[in-house]
Amino acid sequence: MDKIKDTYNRPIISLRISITNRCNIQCFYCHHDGMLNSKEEITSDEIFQIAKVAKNLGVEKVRLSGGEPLVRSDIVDIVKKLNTLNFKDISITTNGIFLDKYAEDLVNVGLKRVNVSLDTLKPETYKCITKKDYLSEVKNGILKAVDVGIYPVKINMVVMKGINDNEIHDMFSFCKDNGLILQLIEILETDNCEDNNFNEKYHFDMTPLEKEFTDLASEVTVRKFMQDRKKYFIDGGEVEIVRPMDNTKFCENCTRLRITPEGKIKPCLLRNDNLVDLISHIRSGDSEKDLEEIFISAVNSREPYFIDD
Ligand SMILES: Nc1nc2c(ncn2[C@@H]2O[C@H](COP(=O)(O)OP(=O)(O)OP(=O)(O)O)[C@@H](O)[C@H]2O)c(=O)[nH]1
Ligand SMILES: C[S@@+](CC[C@H](N)C(=O)[O-])C[C@H]1O[C@@H](n2cnc3c(N)ncnc32)[C@H](O)[C@@H]1O
Ligand code: SF4
Ligand code: SF4
Repeated sequence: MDKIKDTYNRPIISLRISITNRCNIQCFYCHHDGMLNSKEEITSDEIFQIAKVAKNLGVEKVRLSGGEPLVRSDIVDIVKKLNTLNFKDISITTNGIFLDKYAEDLVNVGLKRVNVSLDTLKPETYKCITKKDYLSEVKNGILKAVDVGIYPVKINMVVMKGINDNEIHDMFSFCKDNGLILQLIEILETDNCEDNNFNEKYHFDMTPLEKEFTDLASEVTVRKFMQDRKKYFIDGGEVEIVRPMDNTKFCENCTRLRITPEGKIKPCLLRNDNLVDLISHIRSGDSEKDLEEIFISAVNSREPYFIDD
């Protein structure tokens, strides 16, 4: 079926479901995927129903995020149910701590891809960022994911001035050596960040790095429907740069819609003032047609966050 488009002509290709606000570590920079702090969580059946509405409207891909999605004990059941809807792609973004435990079961029920957050290879820096000591569990989880055949396994590294900006090349080598794709992520300051002057303290300008990568790369590609991101192929490895801040191109090519852990549609990562209630309509037994109408109204309210003046 044709893809549903918003009023800025952006097709909705991907549904990102934040299935929990809970997490087993405390990254100091965490934007919680833009979620508020509610403790409510939609059930696996409700996740299935929401995804079904999206699928009926032409959405192709679904990603589970959070909070930490693998702290939900029904994570395998959630993926199993989603897999019956025939999405092109089911993926998870995780901190990797429980990946060793779940990777095999997840792949067996239909998980296609995984992004694992790993900002550092140094135990002391890991502890400074996350307040916990789980670096070896994360590395084991990553290797297990590769081992059970998940491809690609991507590493999300939020680059922070003075904290891990000196590890970019080591991280690229680690990824190259283990068949992983590196995503270097620009730090975003959001209302959820606890620290003041966040940007001033930690923002790392990746412009010189992009120039260096352009010179080194045998090929550079642009992911048009993935927020116009650039991907560099260097020396047998792959690195992608994710720079959303003040990036009008990024928002112009944004093809994703989010669901909050309590079951609201969230049209933009960086806004909480235009959430659309869906779950109460599911719980009161509204028809699929009515649910589709609500979904469409949320899509119609989408606006690029950063726009050209
Ligand atoms: N501003 C903004 N940033 C986003 C959005 N989606 C993802 N990001 C940023 O991109 C980072 C990586 O997100 P992931 O959940 O791993 O997924 P992804 O990289 O978008 O997806 P794939 O490349 O398909 O694996 C996040 O840390 C966010 O900071 C978005 O819609 N808006
Ligand atoms: C909010 S986490 C949720 C999924 C999972 N807990 C994880 O860490 O992968 C999703 C992604 O957002 C990234 N992230 C969190 N806060 C961020 C911020 N302030 N700026 C940029 N990326 C951020 C994380 O590094 C992670 O890759
Ligand atoms: S693991 Fe993910 S959700 Fe948890 S604090 Fe870190 S970035 Fe946030
Ligand atoms: S409009 Fe921009 S900020 Fe909002 S979700 Fe899309 S890419 Fe992110």
